[in-house]
Amino acid sequence: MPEFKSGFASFVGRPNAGKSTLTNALVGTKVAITSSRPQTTRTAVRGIVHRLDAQLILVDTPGLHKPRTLLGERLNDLVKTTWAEVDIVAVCFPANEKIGPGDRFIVNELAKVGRTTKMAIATKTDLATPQQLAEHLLAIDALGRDTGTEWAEIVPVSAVSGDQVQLLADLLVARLPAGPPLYPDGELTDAPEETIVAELIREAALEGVRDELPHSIAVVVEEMRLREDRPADRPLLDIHANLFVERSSQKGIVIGHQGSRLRQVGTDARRQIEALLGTPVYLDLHVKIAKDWQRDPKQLRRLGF
Ligand SMILES: Nc1nc2c(ncn2[C@@H]2O[C@H](COP(=O)(O)OP(=O)(O)OP(=O)(O)O)[C@@H](O)[C@H]2O)c(=O)[nH]1
Repeated sequence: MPEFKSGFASFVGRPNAGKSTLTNALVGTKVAITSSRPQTTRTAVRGIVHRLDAQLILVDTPGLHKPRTLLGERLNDLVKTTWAEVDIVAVCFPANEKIGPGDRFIVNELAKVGRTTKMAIATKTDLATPQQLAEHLLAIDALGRDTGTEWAEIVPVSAVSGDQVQLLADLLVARLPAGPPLYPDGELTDAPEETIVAELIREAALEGVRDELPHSIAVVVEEMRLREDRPADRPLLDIHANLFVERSSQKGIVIGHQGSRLRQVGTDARRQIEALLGTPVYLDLHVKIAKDWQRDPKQLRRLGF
Protein backbone atom coordinates (compact mmCIF):
# COMPACT_ATOMS: atom_id res chain seq x y z
CA MET A 1 0.00 0.00 0.00
CA PRO A 2 1.40 3.42 -0.86
CA GLU A 3 1.50 5.91 1.98
CA PHE A 4 -1.63 7.98 2.59
CA LYS A 5 -1.27 11.62 1.60
CA SER A 6 -3.05 14.72 2.75
CA GLY A 7 -2.71 18.42 2.27
CA PHE A 8 -3.98 21.70 0.98
CA ALA A 9 -4.26 23.20 -2.46
CA SER A 10 -5.58 26.56 -3.53
CA PHE A 11 -6.85 27.61 -6.95
CA VAL A 12 -6.08 31.17 -7.86
CA GLY A 13 -6.68 33.20 -10.97
CA ARG A 14 -8.52 36.24 -12.15
CA PRO A 15 -12.30 36.45 -11.76
CA ASN A 16 -14.22 34.00 -13.96
CA ALA A 17 -11.18 31.81 -14.53
CA GLY A 18 -13.24 28.76 -13.58
CA LYS A 19 -11.99 28.13 -10.05
CA SER A 20 -15.36 27.35 -8.45
CA THR A 21 -16.52 25.12 -11.27
CA LEU A 22 -13.28 23.18 -11.12
CA THR A 23 -13.54 22.83 -7.34
CA ASN A 24 -17.03 21.39 -7.74
CA ALA A 25 -15.90 19.03 -10.47
CA LEU A 26 -13.07 17.70 -8.31
CA VAL A 27 -15.15 17.33 -5.19
CA GLY A 28 -17.82 15.64 -7.25
CA THR A 29 -20.76 17.22 -5.52
CA LYS A 30 -21.90 20.75 -5.69
CA VAL A 31 -20.54 22.61 -2.71
CA ALA A 32 -22.70 25.63 -2.40
CA ILE A 33 -20.52 28.10 -0.64
CA THR A 34 -20.29 31.69 -1.51
CA SER A 35 -18.30 33.44 1.10
CA SER A 36 -19.78 36.91 1.20
CA ARG A 37 -16.59 38.24 2.74
CA PRO A 38 -13.77 36.60 0.86
CA GLN A 39 -11.23 39.10 2.12
CA THR A 40 -11.69 38.18 5.75
CA THR A 41 -11.16 34.48 5.38
CA ARG A 42 -7.73 33.13 5.68
CA THR A 43 -8.37 29.56 4.75
CA ALA A 44 -12.01 28.89 4.00
CA VAL A 45 -12.32 25.29 2.95
CA ARG A 46 -14.07 25.13 -0.39
CA GLY A 47 -14.19 21.41 -0.75
CA ILE A 48 -12.53 18.18 0.24
CA VAL A 49 -11.59 15.42 -2.17
CA HIS A 50 -11.74 12.09 -0.35
CA ARG A 51 -9.86 9.23 -1.99
CA LEU A 52 -8.67 5.85 -0.81
CA ASP A 53 -5.08 7.04 -1.07
CA ALA A 54 -5.38 10.69 -0.17
CA GLN A 55 -7.32 13.62 1.13
CA LEU A 56 -7.02 16.84 -0.81
CA ILE A 57 -8.38 19.95 0.85
CA LEU A 58 -9.17 22.82 -1.46
CA VAL A 59 -8.97 26.15 0.28
CA ASP A 60 -9.73 29.68 -0.76
CA THR A 61 -7.31 32.47 -0.45
CA PRO A 62 -8.45 36.07 -0.49
CA GLY A 63 -8.18 37.84 -3.81
CA LEU A 64 -4.97 39.62 -4.66
CA HIS A 65 -5.21 43.26 -5.64
CA LYS A 66 -2.96 45.90 -7.03
CA PRO A 67 -2.18 47.50 -3.65
CA ARG A 68 -3.25 51.13 -3.46
CA THR A 69 -3.57 51.46 0.29
CA LEU A 70 -1.88 50.16 3.37
CA LEU A 71 -4.85 47.89 3.95
CA GLY A 72 -4.48 46.63 0.39
CA GLU A 73 -0.85 45.85 1.10
CA ARG A 74 -1.75 44.09 4.31
CA LEU A 75 -4.34 41.98 2.53
CA ASN A 76 -1.80 41.06 -0.10
CA ASP A 77 0.62 40.05 2.63
CA LEU A 78 -2.12 37.87 4.04
CA VAL A 79 -2.60 36.25 0.64
CA LYS A 80 1.07 35.49 0.41
CA THR A 81 1.16 34.10 3.93
CA THR A 82 -1.66 31.76 2.95
CA TRP A 83 0.09 30.80 -0.28
CA ALA A 84 3.14 29.89 1.75
CA GLU A 85 1.08 27.72 4.10
CA VAL A 86 -0.66 25.54 1.52
CA ASP A 87 1.10 22.71 -0.27
CA ILE A 88 0.08 23.65 -3.80
CA VAL A 89 -1.06 26.83 -5.48
CA ALA A 90 -2.59 26.20 -8.89
CA VAL A 91 -3.13 29.17 -11.19
CA CYS A 92 -6.13 28.89 -13.51
CA PHE A 93 -5.82 30.37 -17.00
CA PRO A 94 -9.01 30.10 -19.11
CA ALA A 95 -8.08 28.60 -22.48
CA ASN A 96 -10.63 30.69 -24.36
CA GLU A 97 -8.96 33.94 -23.30
CA LYS A 98 -5.54 35.40 -23.84
CA ILE A 99 -3.20 35.72 -20.90
CA GLY A 100 -3.33 39.31 -19.68
CA PRO A 101 -1.83 41.74 -17.18
CA GLY A 102 -4.07 40.38 -14.41
CA ASP A 103 -2.62 36.90 -14.85
CA ARG A 104 0.88 38.26 -15.02
CA PHE A 105 0.41 40.20 -11.79
CA ILE A 106 -0.76 37.08 -9.93
CA VAL A 107 2.08 34.92 -11.22
CA ASN A 108 4.66 37.59 -10.41
CA GLU A 109 3.48 37.73 -6.82
CA LEU A 110 3.28 33.96 -6.60
CA ALA A 111 6.86 33.70 -7.81
CA LYS A 112 7.96 35.43 -4.60
CA VAL A 113 6.53 32.61 -2.48
CA GLY A 114 9.28 30.09 -2.00
CA ARG A 115 8.49 26.58 -0.93
CA THR A 116 4.95 26.09 -2.26
CA THR A 117 4.48 23.90 -5.33
CA LYS A 118 3.12 25.90 -8.25
CA MET A 119 0.96 24.40 -10.94
CA ALA A 120 -0.71 25.92 -13.97
CA ILE A 121 -4.16 24.84 -15.13
CA ALA A 122 -5.54 25.69 -18.55
CA THR A 123 -9.26 25.75 -17.76
CA LYS A 124 -12.32 25.61 -20.07
CA THR A 125 -10.50 23.64 -22.77
CA ASP A 126 -13.88 22.75 -24.30
CA LEU A 127 -14.14 26.38 -25.41
CA ALA A 128 -10.82 26.40 -27.29
CA THR A 129 -9.74 24.86 -30.59
CA PRO A 130 -6.73 22.51 -30.47
CA GLN A 131 -4.68 25.26 -32.13
CA GLN A 132 -5.76 27.84 -29.52
CA LEU A 133 -5.06 25.41 -26.72
CA ALA A 134 -1.56 24.68 -28.00
CA GLU A 135 -0.77 28.40 -28.13
CA HIS A 136 -2.28 28.89 -24.70
CA LEU A 137 -0.06 26.18 -23.19
CA LEU A 138 3.00 27.74 -24.78
CA ALA A 139 2.01 31.14 -23.41
CA ILE A 140 1.65 29.69 -19.90
CA ASP A 141 5.04 28.08 -20.21
CA ALA A 142 6.57 31.38 -21.37
CA LEU A 143 4.89 33.27 -18.54
CA GLY A 144 6.50 30.84 -16.11
CA ARG A 145 9.91 31.50 -17.59
CA ASP A 146 9.43 35.30 -17.68
CA THR A 147 8.47 35.40 -14.02
CA GLY A 148 10.93 32.83 -12.73
CA THR A 149 8.11 30.45 -11.83
CA GLU A 150 8.75 26.77 -12.10
CA TRP A 151 5.46 25.08 -13.03
CA ALA A 152 5.43 21.62 -11.50
CA GLU A 153 2.76 20.77 -14.08
CA ILE A 154 0.78 22.50 -16.78
CA VAL A 155 -2.56 20.73 -17.02
CA PRO A 156 -5.32 21.39 -19.54
CA VAL A 157 -8.76 20.56 -18.17
CA SER A 158 -12.45 21.12 -18.78
CA ALA A 159 -14.56 21.14 -15.65
CA VAL A 160 -17.71 21.20 -17.75
CA SER A 161 -16.99 18.18 -19.97
CA GLY A 162 -14.97 16.48 -17.22
CA ASP A 163 -12.03 16.06 -19.56
CA GLN A 164 -8.78 15.54 -17.59
CA VAL A 165 -10.40 16.31 -14.23
CA GLN A 166 -9.33 12.90 -12.93
CA LEU A 167 -5.80 13.42 -14.20
CA LEU A 168 -5.65 16.79 -12.46
CA ALA A 169 -6.74 15.15 -9.20
CA ASP A 170 -3.97 12.57 -9.58
CA LEU A 171 -1.34 15.20 -10.28
CA LEU A 172 -2.42 17.31 -7.31
CA VAL A 173 -2.41 14.30 -5.00
CA ALA A 174 1.04 13.30 -6.24
CA ARG A 175 2.42 16.56 -4.88
CA LEU A 176 0.92 16.27 -1.39
CA PRO A 177 2.99 15.26 1.61
CA ALA A 178 2.43 11.97 3.40
CA GLY A 179 -0.05 12.40 6.22
CA PRO A 180 -3.28 11.14 7.77
CA PRO A 181 -6.78 12.27 6.74
CA LEU A 182 -7.44 15.66 8.28
CA TYR A 183 -11.22 15.65 8.03
CA PRO A 184 -13.80 12.94 8.72
CA ASP A 185 -14.72 10.83 5.73
CA GLY A 186 -17.64 12.13 3.76
CA GLU A 187 -17.23 15.71 4.82
CA LEU A 188 -17.30 17.89 1.75
CA THR A 189 -16.67 21.22 3.32
CA ASP A 190 -16.61 22.83 6.73
CA ALA A 191 -18.91 25.59 7.81
CA PRO A 192 -17.63 28.72 6.17
CA GLU A 193 -19.37 30.97 8.67
CA GLU A 194 -17.38 29.48 11.52
CA THR A 195 -14.16 30.03 9.62
CA ILE A 196 -15.05 33.63 9.05
CA VAL A 197 -16.14 34.16 12.65
CA ALA A 198 -12.87 32.64 13.86
CA GLU A 199 -10.93 34.95 11.59
CA LEU A 200 -12.78 38.02 12.88
CA ILE A 201 -11.97 37.05 16.46
CA ARG A 202 -8.35 36.47 15.52
CA GLU A 203 -8.16 39.88 13.86
CA ALA A 204 -9.63 41.55 16.96
CA ALA A 205 -7.22 39.70 19.22
CA LEU A 206 -4.22 40.78 17.18
CA GLU A 207 -5.29 44.41 17.07
CA GLY A 208 -2.61 46.48 18.77
CA VAL A 209 -0.43 43.54 19.76
CA ARG A 210 0.58 42.32 16.34
CA ASP A 211 4.23 42.97 17.10
CA GLU A 212 4.16 41.02 20.32
CA LEU A 213 2.32 38.00 18.97
CA PRO A 214 2.43 38.17 15.22
CA HIS A 215 1.26 34.72 14.31
CA SER A 216 0.88 33.13 17.70
CA ILE A 217 -2.89 33.19 17.97
CA ALA A 218 -5.23 30.62 16.53
CA VAL A 219 -8.96 30.69 17.06
CA VAL A 220 -11.31 27.74 17.05
CA VAL A 221 -15.07 28.22 17.20
CA GLU A 222 -16.23 25.39 19.42
CA GLU A 223 -19.91 26.04 19.19
CA MET A 224 -22.22 28.37 17.36
CA ARG A 225 -25.97 28.11 17.70
CA LEU A 226 -29.13 30.09 18.20
CA ARG A 227 -30.22 30.23 21.79
CA GLU A 228 -33.42 28.37 22.48
CA ASP A 229 -36.48 29.96 24.08
CA ARG A 230 -35.99 33.28 22.34
CA PRO A 231 -38.88 35.13 20.66
CA ALA A 232 -38.61 34.82 16.87
CA ASP A 233 -38.06 38.54 16.42
CA ARG A 234 -35.28 38.67 19.03
CA PRO A 235 -32.83 35.91 18.18
CA LEU A 236 -29.50 35.54 19.94
CA LEU A 237 -26.59 33.59 18.58
CA ASP A 238 -24.37 31.93 21.17
CA ILE A 239 -20.76 31.58 20.08
CA HIS A 240 -18.13 29.82 22.14
CA ALA A 241 -14.59 30.16 20.91
CA ASN A 242 -11.12 29.32 22.16
CA LEU A 243 -8.10 31.48 21.49
CA PHE A 244 -4.96 29.40 21.46
CA VAL A 245 -1.59 30.92 22.25
CA GLU A 246 1.78 29.23 22.51
CA ARG A 247 3.01 30.32 25.94
CA SER A 248 1.65 31.56 29.23
CA SER A 249 3.31 34.96 28.74
CA GLN A 250 1.21 35.38 25.61
CA LYS A 251 -1.88 34.35 27.48
CA GLY A 252 -1.26 37.28 29.81
CA ILE A 253 -0.94 39.68 26.91
CA VAL A 254 -4.18 38.52 25.36
CA ILE A 255 -6.13 38.64 28.60
CA GLY A 256 -4.70 41.95 29.77
CA HIS A 257 -4.91 43.60 33.17
CA GLN A 258 -7.82 42.01 35.04
CA GLY A 259 -9.17 40.73 31.75
CA SER A 260 -9.55 44.17 30.22
CA ARG A 261 -7.99 43.33 26.90
CA LEU A 262 -9.93 40.15 26.39
CA ARG A 263 -13.15 42.04 27.12
CA GLN A 264 -12.23 44.61 24.47
CA VAL A 265 -11.39 41.85 21.98
CA GLY A 266 -14.78 40.28 22.72
CA THR A 267 -16.60 43.55 22.17
CA ASP A 268 -14.78 44.34 18.94
CA ALA A 269 -15.18 40.87 17.52
CA ARG A 270 -18.84 40.70 18.54
CA ARG A 271 -19.63 43.93 16.67
CA GLN A 272 -17.95 42.60 13.56
CA ILE A 273 -19.72 39.26 13.75
CA GLU A 274 -23.08 40.89 14.32
CA ALA A 275 -22.52 43.11 11.31
CA LEU A 276 -21.58 40.10 9.23
CA LEU A 277 -24.37 37.75 10.29
CA GLY A 278 -27.05 40.30 11.06
CA THR A 279 -27.91 38.67 14.40
CA PRO A 280 -27.21 39.77 17.96
CA VAL A 281 -24.40 37.64 19.34
CA TYR A 282 -23.36 36.44 22.76
CA LEU A 283 -19.65 35.78 22.46
CA ASP A 284 -17.85 33.64 25.00
CA LEU A 285 -14.05 33.65 24.65
CA HIS A 286 -11.49 31.51 26.44
CA VAL A 287 -7.73 31.70 26.16
CA LYS A 288 -5.85 28.43 26.15
CA ILE A 289 -2.25 27.41 25.72
CA ALA A 290 -1.38 24.98 22.96
CA LYS A 291 2.35 24.71 23.44
CA ASP A 292 4.36 25.64 20.34
CA TRP A 293 1.40 25.00 18.08
CA GLN A 294 3.09 26.65 15.13
CA ARG A 295 5.80 24.04 15.03
CA ASP A 296 3.53 21.06 15.50
CA PRO A 297 1.80 19.94 12.31
CA LYS A 298 -0.85 17.98 14.22
CA GLN A 299 -1.83 20.98 16.30
CA LEU A 300 -1.70 23.22 13.26
CA ARG A 301 -4.20 21.05 11.50
CA ARG A 302 -6.41 20.79 14.54
CA LEU A 303 -6.40 24.56 14.67
CA GLY A 304 -7.42 24.78 11.06
CA PHE A 305 -4.15 25.72 9.39
N1 LIG B 1 -17.46 25.88 -21.12
C1 LIG B 1 -16.93 25.92 -19.91
N2 LIG B 1 -17.29 26.87 -19.05
C2 LIG B 1 -16.74 26.88 -17.83
C3 LIG B 1 -15.78 25.91 -17.42
N3 LIG B 1 -15.42 26.20 -16.15
C4 LIG B 1 -16.12 27.29 -15.79
N4 LIG B 1 -16.92 27.71 -16.80
C5 LIG B 1 -17.81 28.86 -16.77
O1 LIG B 1 -17.08 30.05 -16.56
C6 LIG B 1 -17.76 30.95 -15.69
C7 LIG B 1 -16.91 31.28 -14.49
O2 LIG B 1 -16.67 30.09 -13.75
P1 LIG B 1 -16.41 30.09 -12.17
O3 LIG B 1 -16.09 28.71 -11.80
O4 LIG B 1 -17.52 30.78 -11.45
O5 LIG B 1 -15.13 31.01 -12.11
P2 LIG B 1 -14.35 31.55 -10.81
O6 LIG B 1 -12.93 31.60 -11.18
O7 LIG B 1 -14.70 30.76 -9.63
O8 LIG B 1 -14.94 32.99 -10.72
P3 LIG B 1 -14.81 34.04 -9.48
O9 LIG B 1 -15.51 33.42 -8.33
O10 LIG B 1 -15.52 35.25 -10.05
O11 LIG B 1 -13.37 34.30 -9.26
C8 LIG B 1 -19.05 30.26 -15.32
O12 LIG B 1 -20.06 30.75 -16.19
C9 LIG B 1 -18.78 28.78 -15.62
O13 LIG B 1 -19.94 28.08 -15.98
C10 LIG B 1 -15.41 24.90 -18.35
O14 LIG B 1 -14.60 23.99 -18.11
N5 LIG B 1 -16.01 24.96 -19.58
